[in-house]
Amino acid sequence: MPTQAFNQTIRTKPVTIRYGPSGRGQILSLPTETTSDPAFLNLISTCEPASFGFEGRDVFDEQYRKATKLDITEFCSSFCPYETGIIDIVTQLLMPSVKHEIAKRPAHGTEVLSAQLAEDVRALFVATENYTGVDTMTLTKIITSRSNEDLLTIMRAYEQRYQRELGRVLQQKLQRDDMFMLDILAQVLIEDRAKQREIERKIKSTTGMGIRAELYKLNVYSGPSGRFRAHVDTPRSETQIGSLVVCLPSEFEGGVLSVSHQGNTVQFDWSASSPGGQQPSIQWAAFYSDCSHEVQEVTAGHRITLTYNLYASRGSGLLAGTKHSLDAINLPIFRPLMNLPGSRSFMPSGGRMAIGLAHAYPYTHDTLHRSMPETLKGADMMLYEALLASGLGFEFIRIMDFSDELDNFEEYSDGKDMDDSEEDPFEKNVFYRSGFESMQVLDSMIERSDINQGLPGWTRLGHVKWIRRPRDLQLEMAYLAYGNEANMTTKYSSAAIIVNVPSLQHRLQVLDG
Ligand SMILES: O=C(O)CCC(=O)C(=O)O
Ligand SMILES: [Fe+2]
Repeated sequence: MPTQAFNQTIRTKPVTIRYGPSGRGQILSLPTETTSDPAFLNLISTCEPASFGFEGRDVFDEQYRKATKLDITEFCSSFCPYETGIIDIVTQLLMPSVKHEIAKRPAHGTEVLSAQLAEDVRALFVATENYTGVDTMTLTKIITSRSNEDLLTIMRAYEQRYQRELGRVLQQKLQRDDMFMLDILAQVLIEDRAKQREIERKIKSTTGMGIRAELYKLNVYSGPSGRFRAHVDTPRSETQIGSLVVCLPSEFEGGVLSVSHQGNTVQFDWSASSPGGQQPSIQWAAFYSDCSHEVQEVTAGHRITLTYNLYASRGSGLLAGTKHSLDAINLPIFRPLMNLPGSRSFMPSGGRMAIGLAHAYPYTHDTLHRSMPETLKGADMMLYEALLASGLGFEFIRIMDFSDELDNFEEYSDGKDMDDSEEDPFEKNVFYRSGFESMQVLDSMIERSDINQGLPGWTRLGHVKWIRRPRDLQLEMAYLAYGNEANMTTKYSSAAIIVNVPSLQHRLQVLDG
């Protein structure tokens, strides 16, 4: 239940409500003297009987709902649920299950091994590295009897401890008849990958979600018998996920809002709010569409609420690259970008242009990299949107400069034409990787690799036309480098977009045809 409905009291400035027919409009400021303020009494008498939806029809039945209302065309209110932060709160509270899932995920390498599993890891190592041959008995015993979850932990621990993959080791050492053990391990990895993907999908689909609140009605429940019996709100569209009720400051008794979900009920009693106090306060509650709710009898006074329909929508700063109201062709960068292909002087023989991102992003972070590219900011977001709309082929890359490491090597030459970049060390010594997938760097990878050939997964970038060099650096890896003495080396990378530019001939053909 706690995740199904929320409520809060907040202090606000007075709420102004304008209502009434054209030329005879009234202004009501709440809180006010509810027994004598003509603007208040007039509002009460201006409201019309409120119906409720029953079997697809609007029905009036005072036994079921005794209330009056104003439609949104009949009034304006200065109250804004965004301004008061209510929508932020509701949005954030909507996703506790996802947050919980992220929090539960152990970061690689931080799992604490039970004694049994640690012993398994050691036993597997001894069984495979045995001078007298592979001890298949032990291998079989462990691999066929442990749960998939344990096997996953064992594999990770094995790799961390011995700097090699258990699967690889077995592949090299097992006889054909024993290969079924590899199948078991492969199955464990496949399952784990599927699980990770599912979590990632969930994170992406929900972290990109915001809430849009649409004002629906102003309701008045008056004593002695105003009420609304238990009901579920009629969804106004597929994306409606709930309702928000905001109780304006006025004096009343009773009128408890009671919200139920799967046998659990919470009650919001807003009658005790102090409308006459120094600072007026607003009470609000938000609940999911599948909650049934009821306004209990108002015994005295007038209970005035604004109701909002809550819709799931794209929002919360994860807008880049998704379809929404931003139209890329109106962005200032779009025209120049689209004019480039027609320009005869711009990269006539085609090639690749690279543009460093203008802002900093935590794309090397274990989990935060997942929000790329949706969290791109400012000029980067505009560029990305414009590129999507332009139809040009592009990808995000991160680049690393290996100038320091390569200093000692012979002049780089891979036989490619380096004409207009011969003098550019930046170009010569830069390696890149596609996308923002995180990678783990093991010391053994560094030891084994010839730095001149790059690192596993990193490729020499080669000749690109830099439109703007990257501005930001993110810590990409830290490892022990062995020279005369071992020392810790840190490497930083930068994010960029690389765009494929067709040759001028090709471009003109496209423009013509
Ligand atoms: O005024 C309230 O507290 C709730 C009103 C309600 O449930 C509705 O209008 O559907
Ligand atoms: Fe309702």
